[in-house]
Amino acid sequence: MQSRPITEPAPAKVNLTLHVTGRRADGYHLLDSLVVFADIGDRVTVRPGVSHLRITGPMSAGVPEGPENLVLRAAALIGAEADITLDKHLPAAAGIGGGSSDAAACLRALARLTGARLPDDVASLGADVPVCLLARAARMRGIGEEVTPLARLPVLHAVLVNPRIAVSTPAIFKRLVRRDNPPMPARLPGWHTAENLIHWLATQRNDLEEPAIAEAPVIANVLQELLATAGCAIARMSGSGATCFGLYPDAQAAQQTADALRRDHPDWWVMPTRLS
Ligand SMILES: C[C@@](CO)(OP(=O)(O)O)[C@H](O)COP(=O)(O)OP(=O)(O)OC[C@H]1O[C@@H](n2ccc(N)nc2=O)[C@H](O)[C@@H]1O
Ligand SMILES: Nc1ncnc2c1ncn2[C@@H]1O[C@H](COP(=O)(O)OP(=O)(O)O)[C@@H](O)[C@H]1O
Repeated sequence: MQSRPITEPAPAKVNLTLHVTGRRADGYHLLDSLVVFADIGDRVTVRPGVSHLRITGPMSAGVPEGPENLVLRAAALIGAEADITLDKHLPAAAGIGGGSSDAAACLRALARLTGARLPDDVASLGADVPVCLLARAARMRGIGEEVTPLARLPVLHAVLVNPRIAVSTPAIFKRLVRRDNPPMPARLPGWHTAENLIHWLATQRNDLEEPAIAEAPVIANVLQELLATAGCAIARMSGSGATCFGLYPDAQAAQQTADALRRDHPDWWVMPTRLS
C-alpha cells in the first residue's frame, strides 16, 4: 500500500465515428466506433483511508455522491477501500464518457495505491469502461467490450461543445429507427496526416446523431454553429450526445472558434482540445 495520494487523469472520450450495426437479444446494441481521448477531463485522487467520496470542481453539481457513482462502483469491483476525491470538469450525461472515464481512472489509481490487479470484466461497470481503461485511440466493437488499440493517430485539433443539456443514453438508443447499419471497413486505413484522417472521417457517421436530435433539437443548432465557424472541417456528435465536436486545422483556429462560440453562447460549455 502506497502512503502518498495518487492522482489519475480521467480524459474525455470522443467517438469520432459511432456506427450501430445490430442489437443483441438482451437489447444492448452492437457498435463499431473509432474512439480517441482529449487532453481535458476529470481527475481522480485516492488516498489510504476509510471509504469516502468527495466531489469537487466546476462540474460537480448534480453528480451523485452515493454508491451509484461509477467511481464507488469501480472501487467495489476492485475490492479496495480508499478516500477518493473526484474533481469534475466534464459535463455529466454528455456522450464524452465522464462517468466511465472516472471509473477507469479510479481503477488505475486504486491498482497503483494498493497493488490490486485490474479486474478482468470492467465492462460490468458500463460499456464504455474498457476503452476508457485503455485511454488511448482504439477501435471499439461488440457492445464496447472489444477494444483494439490503434497505432498512434495524427493529433486532431477540436472544439467540444455541450449545450448544457443532459441526454439519457438508453433514451437515444430507444429512438433508433435502423439498428443494422454498415460497420466501418474491416481494415481501417493508416492515416499519416490529420488531413487524411479528417477526410476519411467525413465518409463515416454517428448513427445516434439523428435520434439524439429528435430527443434534443438543440443538438442540430450546435452542429450548425460549429459547421459555420472558420476552418471547421467536420462537425459531429460524440456518443449519445449532446456534446458535439468540430475539427480544425490547428490549435489557434480551435482556440479562436472556442472564444467566438463562448461569446455568442455564454450558456454553452465550450472547450478547445487536442484529440489523440
Ligand atoms: C453510447 C456510448 C458510445 O461510446 O457512449 P456515451 O453516450 O455513453 O458516452 C456508449 O456505448 C455507452 O456506454 P455507457 O454509458 O458505459 O453504457 P452503459 O452504462 O453500459 O449502458 C447504458 C444504456 O445504454 C444502452 N446501450 C449501451 C451500450 C450499448 N452498446 N448498447 C446499448 O444499448 C443500454 O440501454 C444501456 O442500458
Ligand atoms: N462519476 C460520475 N460522473 C458523472 N456522472 C456519473 C458518475 N457516476 C455516475 N454517474 C451517473 O451516470 C450518468 C451518465 O453520466 P456520464 O457517464 O457522464 O454520461 P455518458 O454515458 O453520456 O458519457 C449521469 O447522469 C450520472 O447520474
